[in-house]
Amino acid sequence: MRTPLKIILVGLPGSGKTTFGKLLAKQLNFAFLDLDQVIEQESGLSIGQIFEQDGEGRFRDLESFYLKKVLDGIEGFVLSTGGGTPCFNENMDLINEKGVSVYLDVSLEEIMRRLGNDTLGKRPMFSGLGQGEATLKLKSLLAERENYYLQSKIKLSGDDISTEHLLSELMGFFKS
Ligand SMILES: Nc1ncnc2c1ncn2[C@@H]1O[C@H](COP(=O)(O)OP(=O)(O)OP(=O)(O)O)[C@@H](O)[C@H]1O
Ligand SMILES: O=C(O)C1=C[C@@H](O)[C@@H](O)[C@H](O)C1
Ligand SMILES: [Mg+2]
Repeated sequence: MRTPLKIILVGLPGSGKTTFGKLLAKQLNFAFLDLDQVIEQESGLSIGQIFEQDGEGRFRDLESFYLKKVLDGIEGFVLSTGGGTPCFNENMDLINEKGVSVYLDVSLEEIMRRLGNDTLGKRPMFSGLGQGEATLKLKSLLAERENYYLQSKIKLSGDDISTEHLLSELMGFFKS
């Protein structure tokens, strides 16, 4: 396929969306956008504050609103979504209608290795959980979310592969 002008990265927290997205955007000379950051900048609140003050439902509404805004805006970007973005409202349909989605498929074991409990515990979805509970939570999130992630146009297996190799694998899809 030709290089798409709107590339949307999906996957679990810690799957490497930010790391890979920045490199991909640099390679293509595109803007790099992070949906969580867009929500924080536009609302003036941190993701944690939104969850605490108004609950997850309000966060999901804001997430869908700003997702649509980004997808309807400028062309030439790589968008890193939140881990839950594809799984709420009609977000995944919208993503696939407006751009090309790429799923970074990374095993739970690898994600736990990368993030560890300190980092996971700081996230609203995992706050207050110990190592064992966080692992179980991540496992149940993957079970709930995988069907959405698998609706992506392109799937890249992210275990044991450097970001540079992931980049050359993806660029292989964009040759023609
Ligand atoms: N290909 C890779 N191999 C090994 N480690 C990686 C790879 N890609 C990212 N990492 C590491 O994994 C951690 C999570 O990566 P990153 O922040 O890019 O994930 P993310 O999907 O953006 O997470 P979040 O959804 O929380 O924003 C970081 O410490 C990063 O350095
Ligand atoms: O996995 C999730 O549901 C989330 C991931 C984060 O990026 C944020 O979008 C938020 O904390 C929810
Ligand atoms: Mg990220």
